[in-house]
Amino acid sequence: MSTGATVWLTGLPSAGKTTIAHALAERLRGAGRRVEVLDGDEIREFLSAGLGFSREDRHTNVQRIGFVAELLASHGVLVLVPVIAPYTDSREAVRKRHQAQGTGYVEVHVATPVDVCSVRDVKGLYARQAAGELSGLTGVDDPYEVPEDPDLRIETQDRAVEESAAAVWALLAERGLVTGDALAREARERGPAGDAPAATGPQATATSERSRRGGGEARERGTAGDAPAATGPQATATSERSRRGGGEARERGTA
Ligand SMILES: Nc1ncnc2c1ncn2[C@@H]1O[C@H](COP(=O)(O)OS(=O)(=O)O)[C@@H](OP(=O)(O)O)[C@H]1O
Ligand SMILES: Nc1ncnc2c1ncn2[C@@H]1O[C@H](COP(=O)(O)OP(=O)(O)O)[C@@H](O)[C@H]1O
Repeated sequence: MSTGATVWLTGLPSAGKTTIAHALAERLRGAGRRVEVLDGDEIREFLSAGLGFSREDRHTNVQRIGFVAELLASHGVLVLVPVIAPYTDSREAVRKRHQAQGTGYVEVHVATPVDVCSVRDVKGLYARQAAGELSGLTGVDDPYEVPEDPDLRIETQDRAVEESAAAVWALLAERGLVTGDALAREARERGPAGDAPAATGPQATATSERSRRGGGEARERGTAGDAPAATGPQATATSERSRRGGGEARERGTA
């Protein structure tokens, strides 16, 4: 069985979380992986029906999603979670749940600035907030606690969606979460150099020294395979703790 993991895409409304998740999902499915996208809106219709946007309700929502994601990931699924998750303690609780179960977990901060998000305004929420029709909008009049040490930070402004998806793909390759058959199928479809331009551009920004070390070790282990994005400094695997998470999953025999 392939190694599953949860990839949590956190960021403001209209940052690009959902778009990146679906682009990446398509690419991963094309490479033969089992993928689920746990979309925030769908979850709120069913699993979290009745919850609002108070701090407490957002925390409950994020914990429920984290629980389901871990279950799926522990069975070899790559679970993509485009959910705002505005609070650090909520995100850390989900990470810890995964660590406790030895399941891989990757946090991607889709770090599109609020002024760009408010122009995109995919669902008209920023306009409604500005018109006084809505309050408690994340990043405007409700908190968004910026992840201090995400595994990857992506700025999407002026970048193609495929570049953003490629940056996440590169991280997964570095972590050994897409390997073997998937990399070979990807290489066949996109050519041996892949098409991960994000690796060479400034759009996917490495986040920490600790993270950089993690990426280096992954390459030394040979898990970077033929994913060229992993070799650039911009789309670099990041934190030591995540690297351990993925490794433990493999050691447990879930790979
Ligand atoms: N007040 C307020 N603040 C933030 N977001 C709001 C709000 N009201 C509705 N929405 C829409 O709800 C979508 C799902 O939110 P999430 O479940 O991802 O949020 S949370 O993690 O529970 O905070 C979220 O989806 P995305 O735009 O895809 O992020 C918003 O469009
Ligand atoms: N590089 C990029 N990555 C992701 N989305 C982008 C990018 N560039 C532009 N966009 C656009 O930004 C919007 C993001 O919307 P969405 O994915 O629904 O955001 P979120 O799920 O974070 O609320 C989409 O219209 C998408 O086409």
